[in-house]
Formats: sequence, C-alpha cells, structure tokens
Amino acid sequence: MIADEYALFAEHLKKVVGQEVKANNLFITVVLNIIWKMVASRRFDYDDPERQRLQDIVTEFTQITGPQNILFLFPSARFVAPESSGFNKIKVYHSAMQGLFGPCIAEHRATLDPSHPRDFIDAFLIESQRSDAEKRGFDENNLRTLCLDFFIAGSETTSLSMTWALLLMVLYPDVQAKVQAELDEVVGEGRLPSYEDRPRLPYTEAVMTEIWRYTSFVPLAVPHRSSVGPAQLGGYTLPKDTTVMIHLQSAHHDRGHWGDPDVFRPERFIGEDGKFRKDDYFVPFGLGKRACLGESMARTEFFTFLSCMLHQFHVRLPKGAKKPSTEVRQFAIFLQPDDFNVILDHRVRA
Ligand code: HEM
Repeated sequence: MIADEYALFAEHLKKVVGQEVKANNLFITVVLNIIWKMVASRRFDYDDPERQRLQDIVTEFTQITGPQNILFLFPSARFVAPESSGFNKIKVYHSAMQGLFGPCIAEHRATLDPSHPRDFIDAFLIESQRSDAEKRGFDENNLRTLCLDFFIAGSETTSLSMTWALLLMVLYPDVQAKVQAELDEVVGEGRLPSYEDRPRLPYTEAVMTEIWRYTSFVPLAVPHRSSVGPAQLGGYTLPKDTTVMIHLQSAHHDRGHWGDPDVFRPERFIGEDGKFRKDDYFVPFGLGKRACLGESMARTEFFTFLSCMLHQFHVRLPKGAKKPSTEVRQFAIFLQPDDFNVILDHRVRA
C-alpha cells in the first residue's frame, strides 16, 4: 500500500520536475493518504479541498500543542485562561477532526461485513459488537479519538522526516550522491527500490538513521505517570505517580557517547564490516511499553519515500538560493525548519 501510494505521488512529482517547489510538507498528502487508507479505506485527490482542510488542522494543532504551551505542564490553566492558553483553539481543531470521522464511521457501520474487515474502523466495530466491548472501551468516542491519534501522531512526523531529509540532501550533496550510488548498484535502473532491498542498503539505512538522530525533531517523548515508586534515577528519588518524560534529543546529542553529535555524519552507523550498526542511544520512537505504536509503519514509509525519491530524482537548491538553515523555526511538539524551496531533476546516470 505504501509503495502504491508513493507511485501515485511520483506522478505528481514528475509534473514539477525542474520547477521550484516548497520542500516543507511536500510529502504530507501521500502520508495522509496512507493513514486514511489504513483507517478508512479512503484517499484524497491531490487537489481535494477536504485534504487541505485536514492538513491545515493537523499542522496548526501540532504547532500550538507541545512543550512550549503552558497546558503541557499545567493542564489546569485551561480553567483560568482558556483563550490565551490555546485551549479554546485546541477544542475547535479537535471537534473539526472528530466531525470528519463521524459520517465515515456511520457509513462503515451501515456496510460492515464482520467476515471481511476492510480497515481499522471495521476491525474496531467488529470488536465493539462483543458482549464485553463497553468494559474494554470499544465505544464510538474512543474510535473517533483513535482515528484522531493516528492523524496527529502519524502524519506530521513522517512528513517532517522527508522535509528534513530534503534539507539535508541539498546541504550534503556528497551524501545524496553516495545513497544514489548504492541504490544504483543494488537496485539497478529498471525498477524502484522495494522494502525487501533494505537489508542490502546499509548506507541508505545509515542516512535515514542519522537524519532522525541529528534533527531529533520529536525532542521529547509523551509524558507518562510512573506506576511504580519510589524509584531511583540519576541520583534522584521519583515518588510513585511522578510524571516522567524522556528527553530523546539529549540522548541523541550526548557528547560523551557520540563524540561529535552536532555533525551530520551517517558513517557513524556503519560498522567496520561495512554493515549497518545499531546504537542503544538511538531512541527516536521512545522506550518501553508506551513507545511509538507506529514505528514499523514510519520506518517503512521513510525508507520507501527516501529511497524511491533519490532513485528517481536529484534534489538541489534553486540557483542563487540561500542555503536553508538547520536551526528550528520554533520549539514545539515537532521541530520544523524554516520554509525553503528545492528543485527536483530527473536523474542522469553515467
Ligand atoms: C518518524 C516518525 C515518528 C516518530 C519519530 C515518532 C515518535 C514517537 C514518540 C517519541 C512517541 C512517544 C513515545 C513515548 O512516550 O515513549 C510516539 C508515540 C506514538 N506514536 Fe509515533 N512517531 C512516528 C510516527 C508514527 C506513526 C506513523 C504513527 C501511526 C500511524 C504513530 C503513532 C503513535 C502513537 C499512537 C503514539 C502513542 C503511543 C502511546 O502513548 O501508547 N507514530 N511516537
């Protein structure tokens, strides 16, 4: 499904070859389509206004939520300052997205065939018909909230992986050329890379990993309340029920561990045997029971998008354009670079 959606998106990319395009969120539609298909067997056309509405809501939602917002540390601020804390806006975005799912869930309910679940909504509705469903939380409110979770957690993250990838590929053309050389050698010219090629593409894997480490664009994991305690951590005593957040960015930029954490250097993930080398300090999806639910989907999407795009296109800056900065635009739940443009050219192989 991911490869099929990329193939449709590549047709869209081919139409803009040689032209300046905005790199930020260039991949958002293909990402939204993959989630929408998995959740509801639907997809958006590239010029569908409904898609643009959903995209705007997701982007604005993720920009006002997060550690820079007072509600992140003091949720009770919503009672005293619902407007200035952003709580009222969050409510508007929340109900706009829930409104989108309502008719879709109703349509699924009306056409449900329990022996042939089509997607996530069908699978949830089948569970909700069991006698203990209510006790286990299989109700419509939870279904709408889960759909919303998938869009919030799964769209900006994967799309931002590609925004940062485009930025780093234009800043480091030698890295881009090395990925393309590996793809040419392993995959060849006649077809696009597929997920089965991945184990034979250690440099491509190292570049993906270094993009996630270097940018750490999800800097903090989600706050979780500890269910055990008191516990000892780094010389501190944490009582039971303490809210704990993992600072992923600090693990990714620990000088004692990485040596040169502020340098973009994919080779750090290549072992002496030339194979991809894992590292325990690399934790972009969090840790433990509440780690990211979408890790394998995100890895498949990022691999497919990056490898297929670099197999087909060369990415460069427009002539005379200022180099984009790796500084982030604002500290938020997801870190984004400032807007920048790129040009995609068809690749000319030697
Ligand atoms: C590059 C892409 C992604 C990154 C870097 C990422 C990162 C994270 C992180 C750091 C967490 C918090 C984990 C913790 O608290 O320890 C998280 C949670 C979560 N992610 Fe992702 N994520 C990505 C893509 C996705 C995708 C594609 C989906 C699903 C479509 C998804 C669904 C979720 C969900 C549902 C949670 C909450 C899990 C829970 O609280 O139990 N994520 N993600």
